[in-house]
Amino acid sequence: MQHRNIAFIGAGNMAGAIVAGLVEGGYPAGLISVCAPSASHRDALAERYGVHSSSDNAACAASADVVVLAVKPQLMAEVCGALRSQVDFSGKLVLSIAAGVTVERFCALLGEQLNIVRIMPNTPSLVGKGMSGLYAPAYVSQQDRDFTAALMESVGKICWVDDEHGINQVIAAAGSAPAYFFLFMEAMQQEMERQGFPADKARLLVQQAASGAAALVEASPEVSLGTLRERVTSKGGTTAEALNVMNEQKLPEIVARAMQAAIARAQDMEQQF
Ligand SMILES: NC(=O)C1=CN([C@@H]2O[C@H](COP(=O)(O)OP(=O)(O)OC[C@H]3O[C@@H](n4cnc5c(N)ncnc54)[C@H](OP(=O)(O)O)[C@@H]3O)[C@@H](O)[C@H]2O)C=CC1
Ligand SMILES: O=C(O)[C@@H]1CCC=N1
Repeated sequence: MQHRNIAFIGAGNMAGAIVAGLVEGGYPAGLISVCAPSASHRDALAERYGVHSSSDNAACAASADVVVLAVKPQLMAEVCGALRSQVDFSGKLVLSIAAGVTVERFCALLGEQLNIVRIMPNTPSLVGKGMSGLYAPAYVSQQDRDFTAALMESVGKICWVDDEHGINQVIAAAGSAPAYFFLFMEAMQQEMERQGFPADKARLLVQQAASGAAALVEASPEVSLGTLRERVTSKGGTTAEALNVMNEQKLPEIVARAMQAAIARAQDMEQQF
């Protein structure tokens, strides 16, 4: 892929996961800067991955070709306001990974016809297993779309969405989703511990079952998820009993409601931030 100078504004969980995935995947660390007010997170990234670390957002952004906005949505207006007064964004590519901050809002914060792509990544980018949704307004060039796609493909898989609301749907299905699976696995581990298993063995059982299930899904693209489920579920057997409890407790409806709540929150944030 093409290599450009990238400044990450924000060095937290998600920026850190992308930086790690990029460098581990061969992106030149010397072309990456991470900026954050306190030294702890950014210096940890600098030490571990060899990227540059700074507390000066404007200086980093000014010398970069690509500026990745990776602060919390509620801080975005303040951070962009300070950047706008010191940095000329014309000629730069701006990438936002924030939930709930729209292209229209970024144009108001950083300048009309801002050259921006919104990305909705997730933390498995850290291990090259990320899933990112991408949205760009029509005027963004093919070259910048291709660069953004290649950047995020280097830490996982990507999916373009045609309209901006699609980013909120990607949040529900992928951005927030690792936390759903972690909650499920946590609950399983806790039950094994309650039954007397040591924590390390309980975790091993759960993590290997989860990663094996995910690997099987990936290896069987022609088989529906329902069929994979049925192949585990012997008539009159143990799995059927477990799934009965989940269905009685309306697990599918709970999942649907949770995803709808994530989308609704993203829409609220669009009004707030
Ligand atoms: N976490 C996730 O799974 C995902 C997060 N996102 C999005 O990523 C963004 C960041 O989230 P996340 O990484 O979880 O948040 P974190 O709280 O982990 O990181 C936020 C980072 O922003 C830095 N920061 C705070 N103020 C400033 C400032 N004035 N200038 C520069 N940097 C600043 C913090 O600095 P310091 O290190 O000093 O605390 C920290 O490094 C959010 O917009 C979120 O919506 C998107 C997809 C998934
Ligand atoms: O919880 C959040 O708002 C962010 C966006 C997706 C994952 N984390």
